[in-house]
Amino acid sequence: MPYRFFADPAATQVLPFGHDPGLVALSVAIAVIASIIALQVATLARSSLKLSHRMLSIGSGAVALGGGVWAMHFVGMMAMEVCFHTSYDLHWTAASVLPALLAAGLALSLLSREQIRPAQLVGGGILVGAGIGLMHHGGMLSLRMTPLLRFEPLTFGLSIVAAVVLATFSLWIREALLASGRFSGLLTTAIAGTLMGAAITSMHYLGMASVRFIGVAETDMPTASEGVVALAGFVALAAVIMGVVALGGNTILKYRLVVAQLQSSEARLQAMFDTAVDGIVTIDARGLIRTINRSALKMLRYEADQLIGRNVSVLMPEPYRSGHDGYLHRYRQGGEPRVIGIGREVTAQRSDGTVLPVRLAVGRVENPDDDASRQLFVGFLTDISALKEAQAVREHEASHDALTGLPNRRAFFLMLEGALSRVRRQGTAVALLFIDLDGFKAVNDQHGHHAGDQLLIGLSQRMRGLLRQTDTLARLGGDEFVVLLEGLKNTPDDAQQVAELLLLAAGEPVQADGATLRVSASIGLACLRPGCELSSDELVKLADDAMYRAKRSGRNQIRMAACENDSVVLAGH
Ligand SMILES: Nc1nc2c(ncn2[C@@H]2O[C@H](COP(=O)(O)OP(=O)(O)OP(=O)(O)O)[C@@H](O)[C@H]2O)c(=O)[nH]1
Repeated sequence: MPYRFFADPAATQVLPFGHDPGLVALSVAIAVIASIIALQVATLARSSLKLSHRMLSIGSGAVALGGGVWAMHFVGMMAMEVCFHTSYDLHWTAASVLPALLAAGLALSLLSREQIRPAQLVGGGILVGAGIGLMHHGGMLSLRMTPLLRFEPLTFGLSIVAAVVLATFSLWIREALLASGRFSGLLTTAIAGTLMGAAITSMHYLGMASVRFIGVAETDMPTASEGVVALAGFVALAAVIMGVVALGGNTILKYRLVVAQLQSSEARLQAMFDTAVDGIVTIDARGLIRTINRSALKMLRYEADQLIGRNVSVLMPEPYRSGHDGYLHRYRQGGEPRVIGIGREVTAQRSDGTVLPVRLAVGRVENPDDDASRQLFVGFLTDISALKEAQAVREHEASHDALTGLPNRRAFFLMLEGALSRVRRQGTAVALLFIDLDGFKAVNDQHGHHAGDQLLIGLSQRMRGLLRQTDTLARLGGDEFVVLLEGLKNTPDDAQQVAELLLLAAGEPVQADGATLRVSASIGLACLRPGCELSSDELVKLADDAMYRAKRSGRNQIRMAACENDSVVLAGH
């Protein structure tokens, strides 16, 4: 009789066959376990950075999955209950492992990708389905028996379609579950693995549905074979052990990789910590210093062992030091730290008690267990004393005269504005003296510019020495000075007295560059009493005009302008 693949529909000698439920259940269990292990290995392979590690994971996972699929199929065959004697051709049986391994390898390499494109999914499904189908039918061909083996065409065709659909489903299901975000990673793997195992088992039993045995039933069949059950158990155990070994190996590999990555990231952090120009301090929730880098130690003039384990408040001057513990306590009671992520300028205290301005930024180290008592904070300190000094110098230069160090025109007018608003608010009087030196040009001409400078410095120091701390002496430019007197009890008499003192002082000689330098001063005096509305410019102009009258009257004298009850009275005409 020529070999025919499909059964003749008219054949009447189709022999019935069934399956042992226990062994069927065992075959399902093998497929499910192998699938779960394979998915877990694919997850590990996915996170492997090195290609060699990835290949190793995929290879070992393919052996576990392929072995599992094959074992499932083998046990499925053992589960078959027929009414004729069967045996298996060893070579065909062994050869049927190959397509299983190839299909599993392909499945694993797809599953270990970050994303599977639809075309890859369908292509992969066809190839994996074909691989498993090939294994199944290769396994069937290893069957040795008297009846003929035939397939029912429609069920056979359906089983092929089902194999491809189920293989595609197996490749897709985990991705779909992960995307739904419904389950944790492990639960997703367990559910997807169970469904994948069920799909693999279904491929086998759907394939079996198309099988037809044509022949004569044999009568001397043993009822049950303990040997079959033992062999099935052995194959199942071997498959599971293979899977567990693959998973264990991959987990160890992953663990070693994670440890190596952790060590290298720690080394990187340590290098950054050690070489950072900024100071870096880590403190715990109790405020105790856990780590401190070299820059911070240098900045704060401490040795590491003097600070590790001590409260960070030791680095703060009072009153911040006393307030710090309370602040941390409130934070531990559930309060929100106010300083996190905000850069602030604060004052730090060195070991010798001196202080320095620093810029402080505090970060919270993310704590996986969300336990506030195990919280760590990291503070970044930048020494800004040089910056502050430069800023102070710039501010001083902008408001002071470079030669005499006195407030300049700009600063004087700001002070005058303040004084005038105090006149309006507090009802006190102010007096303004406008001083211009007489004969200063001649000093420059005779003794040189440097000597002239020395005279300006000497006279400004002398005048400053005669004034109260609250009075203002400013240089407007050249040989022009102004004096602002506040809080005078008797204006203009008190102001007149001060002007006379300054007039005498200006006339006193100054020694400079080996010469005795002598000038005099012309002073204009303007007083502003409450109720007299004058702007700062107007008041200065009054005093300036009075000074010119002093010049015109022969120099070395004082002339007065006064403003009383809104009517300006110019004295000294
Ligand atoms: N050494 C020196 N001289 C200056 C400075 N600023 C201005 N001068 C000079 O000071 C002189 C001021 O001129 P005047 O006020 O006309 O000279 P004066 O001889 O005092 O004349 P009167 O005010 O009319 O008495 C000018 O020669 C300027 O060049 C300075 O910072 N240093």
